Amino acid sequence: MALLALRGIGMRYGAVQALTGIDLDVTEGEVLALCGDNGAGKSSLVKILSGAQAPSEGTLTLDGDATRFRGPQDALRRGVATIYQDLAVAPRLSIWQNVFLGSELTRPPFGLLDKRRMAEASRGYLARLAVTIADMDTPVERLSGGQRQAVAICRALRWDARIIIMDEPTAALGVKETAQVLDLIRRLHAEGRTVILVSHAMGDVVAVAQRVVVLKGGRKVADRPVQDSSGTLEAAELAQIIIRGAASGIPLDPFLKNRLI
Ligand SMILES: Nc1ncnc2c1ncn2[C@@H]1O[C@H](COP(=O)(O)OP(=O)(O)OP(=O)(O)O)[C@@H](O)[C@H]1O
Repeated sequence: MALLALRGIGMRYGAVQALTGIDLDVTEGEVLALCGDNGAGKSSLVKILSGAQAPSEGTLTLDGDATRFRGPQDALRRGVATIYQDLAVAPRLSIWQNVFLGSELTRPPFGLLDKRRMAEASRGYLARLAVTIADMDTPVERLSGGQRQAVAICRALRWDARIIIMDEPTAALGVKETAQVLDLIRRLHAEGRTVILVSHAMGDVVAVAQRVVVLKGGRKVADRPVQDSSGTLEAAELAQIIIRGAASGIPLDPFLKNRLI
């Protein structure tokens, strides 16, 4: 049974039909990449999955139960955490404050913040991702881009999120930090978490995802494993699917291939 299942999802903004008839099964423990060109409908779908907006049509099933998220916090409580590239962390706050934002630990009898326990637990979450940072009081704005993503993921782990949606997590990062973030995704996968990766970076997608879903003009035009009996999906082939709208079987355009690999 799919952990999360969408059936006939549609999204309209006035006269704009942003999504039409989206059926999607998300299997527990997979890294699923959501791809598509600008305006394909990825953000609209992420907003629906994250509880930020309700679909105009269709149903969403979580663990077999028909579900309507009342907002992002409701989705988070039910195990779906979304990490937006720019809004992932509060830059001025420390690592532990970010990890425990909205779910702070307190100490009896006066309910004072239990800073030490939160700092220790934050270190523990980071260790699960194989990330070491010396001082948990460090404001997140002083961390590298890869470390910030790690802190944002720790917040999702704090909520014990089963599904972690990452929106363009490597878009603003250099080569080394991108590699770090891909490693974070692999570690989440190894922990059995489900990751939905929204990305324009096709190399990243084929490096970490097991399955790719491509949207075009608000419709799902491809849904296939990265690895199947015919081999591994290449970044250039994925680019062609995104541009043309479906696996065409046409040999790779050499121009595209040279530019994308
Ligand atoms: N709030 C809105 N009001 C009106 N139209 C919208 C709104 N949000 C999105 N759209 C339209 O819906 C379509 C899908 O947009 P969406 O942002 O979901 O695509 P996307 O794949 O995330 O694109 P990008 O990669 O550029 O963010 C586009 O035509 C867009 O202009």
